[in-house]
Amino acid sequence: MAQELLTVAEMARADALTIASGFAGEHLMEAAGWAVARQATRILPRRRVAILCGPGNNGGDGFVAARLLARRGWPVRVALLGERGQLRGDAALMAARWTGPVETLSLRSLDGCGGVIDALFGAGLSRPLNGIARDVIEEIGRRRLPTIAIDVPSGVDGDSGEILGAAADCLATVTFFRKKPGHCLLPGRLKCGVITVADIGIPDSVLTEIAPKTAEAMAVPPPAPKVDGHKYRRGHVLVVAGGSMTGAARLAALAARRIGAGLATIAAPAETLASLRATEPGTLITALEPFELLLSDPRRNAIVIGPGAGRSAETADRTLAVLATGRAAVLDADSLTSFRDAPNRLFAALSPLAVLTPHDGEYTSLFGSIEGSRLARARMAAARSGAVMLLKGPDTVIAHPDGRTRIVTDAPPDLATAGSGDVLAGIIGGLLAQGLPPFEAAASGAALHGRAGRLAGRGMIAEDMMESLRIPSFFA
Ligand SMILES: NC(=O)C1=CN([C@@H]2O[C@H](COP(=O)(O)OP(=O)(O)OC[C@H]3O[C@@H](n4cnc5c(N)ncnc54)[C@H](OP(=O)(O)O)[C@@H]3O)[C@@H](O)[C@H]2O)[C@@H](O)CC1
Ligand SMILES: [K+]
Repeated sequence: MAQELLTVAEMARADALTIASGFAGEHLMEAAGWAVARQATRILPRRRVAILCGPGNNGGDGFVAARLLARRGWPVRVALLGERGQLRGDAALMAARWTGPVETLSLRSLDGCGGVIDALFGAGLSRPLNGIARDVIEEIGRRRLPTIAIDVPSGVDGDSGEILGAAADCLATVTFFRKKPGHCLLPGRLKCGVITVADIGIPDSVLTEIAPKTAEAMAVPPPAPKVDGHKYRRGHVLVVAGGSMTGAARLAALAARRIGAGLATIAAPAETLASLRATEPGTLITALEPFELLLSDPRRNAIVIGPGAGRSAETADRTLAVLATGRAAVLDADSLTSFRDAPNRLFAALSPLAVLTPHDGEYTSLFGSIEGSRLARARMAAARSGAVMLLKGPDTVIAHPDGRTRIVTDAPPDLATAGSGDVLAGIIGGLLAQGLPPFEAAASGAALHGRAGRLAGRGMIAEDMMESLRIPSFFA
């Protein structure tokens, strides 16, 4: 099951639905503050804690945490941004239940403190931090104070992960019910530290009504081979290679086989066939031309084109021919950049049967600007092109033209190495060949690729991921 991610608006709706069902908002806030206090007792040094409360409900959670910590005998120092009399609703109630002193937020609020609870702004952040709020957040960094963020580090936009003004580098973040996209997207994710998701009484049943479209990408094991099956039932991946960089096609074909495709064929120009045949004996090698003949065998049910294909008019034409077969396809690298001067020619031929896997550079060559979060960009590109979009990066996003999105949260930075993208294209091709729908193949493929990289460990190269896919527990 994919772990849903709720936007700020969806989270407010979850809150409202829960309250409408008879669960009082104050109980949600008590539970939220309790989860924060508990995390503080676990990970903060047992020294005075500065609890920085903002003017909304995030601040209300802070007042609860202050009361519960003080009750346990922890020294706390509570500072408020704004006037106490301006607090509303549950936040005002929780401020009233706090009977200790409340000072006006200033840089001195951090004096004598060995830790911070950041309760300035959460889901209600509406503009960049400025004034004393920003000064204090920056001072936390200068003093290197271990900090726990309530819901999100103040300044991190819950929907986009963008930093509005400033945000502290937190040791931990305690959020509620479900994570938000901003916890998974860069740069916000890097500010959160260890994220815990606390159950505060919102029932899972609210999700039926909210129907969130975004989730974390989950690594789903490929279908188990059938006892009465044969290799063609496990699918046949065709990798269309170019004249140079045949290693890219080899990596893609190997990954497709390792992920469970029954067969993989590399189609390559005549002059490269002999050298390719001297490599992996289990990968089939065939001539690229005549291209129509190559595509005429319907058993080659998933096609990977782009890795090492070369940027050219020929690659563009071959890509269009691949799409015209109506088979599932992965379009990577040169099969994308070959359309840099005429992206609409590509878009006109695309459907959700195609998975496009651009990195930022390839993305720019098709869609122009790289403004906005990776989530927003992937969503826009999927809608514009009509295909499944996998926008590669440290926070890879997969988007379907119908608005569904998945974010990869478990990919190590070691994946930024030569050939890694070819392995990803091969994994997705292998999953497509085994019958997974393109959006699911892309999301699961990216998550499996991340897991393979993590298992390969520091110092890994693309080839090592093949070994990860061999570990018996990999698909467990
Ligand atoms: N949903 C749930 O289920 C639950 C949610 N809970 C908690 O509620 C939190 C959301 O609360 P919230 O909606 O009151 O918003 P919050 O983040 O406190 O800030 C709003 C205030 O800040 C102000 N403001 C904004 N930006 C600013 C800036 N840059 N500089 C200065 N001011 C700025 C803004 O002003 P305005 O934009 O109105 O002018 C408004 O006054 C959520 O994160 C979680 O912790 C839990 O209690 C349990 C259940
Ligand atoms: K916060």
